[in-house]
Amino acid sequence: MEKRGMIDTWIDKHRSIYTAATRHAFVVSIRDGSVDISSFRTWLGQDYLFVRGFVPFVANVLIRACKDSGESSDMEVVLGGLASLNDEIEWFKSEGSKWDVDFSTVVPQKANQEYRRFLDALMSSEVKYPVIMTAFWAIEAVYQESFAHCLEDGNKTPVELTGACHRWGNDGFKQYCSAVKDIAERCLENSSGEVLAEAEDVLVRVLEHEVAFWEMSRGGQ
Ligand SMILES: Cc1ncc(CO)c(N)n1
Repeated sequence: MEKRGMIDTWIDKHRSIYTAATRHAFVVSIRDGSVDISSFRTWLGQDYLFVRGFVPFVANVLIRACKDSGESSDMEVVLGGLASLNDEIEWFKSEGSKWDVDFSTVVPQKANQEYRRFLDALMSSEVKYPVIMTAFWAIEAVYQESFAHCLEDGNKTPVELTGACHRWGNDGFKQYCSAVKDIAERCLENSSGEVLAEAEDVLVRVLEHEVAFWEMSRGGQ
């Protein structure tokens, strides 16, 4: 049995927003096969831009893992995540040609810009390591939980969308998220009440940004 830590406690406390982020109508529509392809194209273009902006954030997490962590293995976990973003960008490019989405003409929507600004603020040296790790875990975990749901038993996910689902719904990504969660939990165990309050707040804000991000897909394009 895994030990229950702060993150599980917070997820229970904020269950409705967690569910909103991990079982959004867009994700559910992929799973049940009713997805509107124009929604998928919108999400694809917006997420490509998001991921490009996520690279400097993860690079910053990596630097903090080298400087502020007492454990040398933290750096290895984050480095693995950064390396997989390299593949991810290539995957987006091939998916862009497959769905005829020209990324050079995609304009970041408001939810995307706001999420990006939030990530930029988290890159400040004032933000404590446990807070950054909690945010990092939540960002990755929402995609893992969402896309794994599209691959679970009984899914009617269209075959041409299974590539996207496997990207974040595969077992390796699940284990990576679990390793990031362990790092966050270890850091939170030794944190002051003030840092804990900040980490909880940041966790909820990530979930809100994720919901708003999924919402963009409703607009179509
Ligand atoms: C909006 C968003 N959240 C999380 C991830 C996971 O990396 C992603 N690609 N996009």
